[in-house]
Amino acid sequence: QVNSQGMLCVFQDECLGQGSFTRVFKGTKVDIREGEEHRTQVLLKVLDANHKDYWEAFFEASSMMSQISHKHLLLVYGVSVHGAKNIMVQELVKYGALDLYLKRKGSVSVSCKLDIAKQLALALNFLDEKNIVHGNICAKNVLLAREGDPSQETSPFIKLSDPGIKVSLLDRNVILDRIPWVGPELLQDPPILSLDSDKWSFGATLWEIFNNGETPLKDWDLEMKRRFYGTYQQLEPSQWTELADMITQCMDYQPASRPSCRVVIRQLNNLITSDYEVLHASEAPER
Ligand SMILES: N#Cc1ccc(Nc2nc(N)cc(-n3ccc(CO)n3)n2)cc1
Repeated sequence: QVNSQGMLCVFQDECLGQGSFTRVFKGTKVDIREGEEHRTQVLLKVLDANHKDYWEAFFEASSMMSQISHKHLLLVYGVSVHGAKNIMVQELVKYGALDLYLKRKGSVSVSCKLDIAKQLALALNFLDEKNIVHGNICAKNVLLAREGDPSQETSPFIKLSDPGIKVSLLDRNVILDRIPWVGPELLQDPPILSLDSDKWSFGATLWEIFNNGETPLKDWDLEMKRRFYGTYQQLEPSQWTELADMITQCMDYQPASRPSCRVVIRQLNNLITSDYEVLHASEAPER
């Protein structure tokens, strides 16, 4: 496929996963500069052909991502519209989606989880300061560029993925199925998408991170999910009270009562410090 910027993309075969109305494939981007061929491994996110009417929203999502740059935001090279296919070309992030990674690893340390949570909070704070709503914060859209390896003293490094089709454009049943990540205010009529909605989703993502990538309300049907919000329920609280409190504060049914990104970052720093103290208490010299 060649697009306007002369970006040539070659598909590899295996499908790596899927989002709402999209499938993702590994691919190679070939740039020709000064007659030289430069090949880069990329991730190709293809909009399902039967959802072609979403292509403007698809295009919008990728242009939103390609207009801003931050170390914890996914790099989007561009969109290649070719024939019936709409393809978003993204940097290939080495370890893929966080939910699958956590499920696979099963034993990521608390300090790594806190580090990942803090990086996600920094990405949200960056978007918040630019008054940009992401609208689809969840562990599946957090990508792991580097593993945390305590023995090598390396910390994990994440990139927040594109939000995909704007949530307010989706059918009500698709929004219902995004419970508990989607803010309750999005199920009102009309749905109110605001920066506060991302804070709710951050809370649900924190829950995923500290539950080893477990899918919250897995296999619940739409009626049960609707009732989860209808009766103001909360996700299963963590034994770690400070963490449980933080998740509940983010998942406040009153959007305006949710903590600001600054408060979230400060609370995460407190958790990191208290985790560090607990972790190293045994090494503390006798006073
Ligand atoms: N085995 C394996 C493996 C799989 C994926 C990657 N990398 C990657 N890079 C991106 N830019 C986006 C994604 N996504 C995966 C699901 C979605 C849906 O949102 N995106 N994966 C690296 C290794």
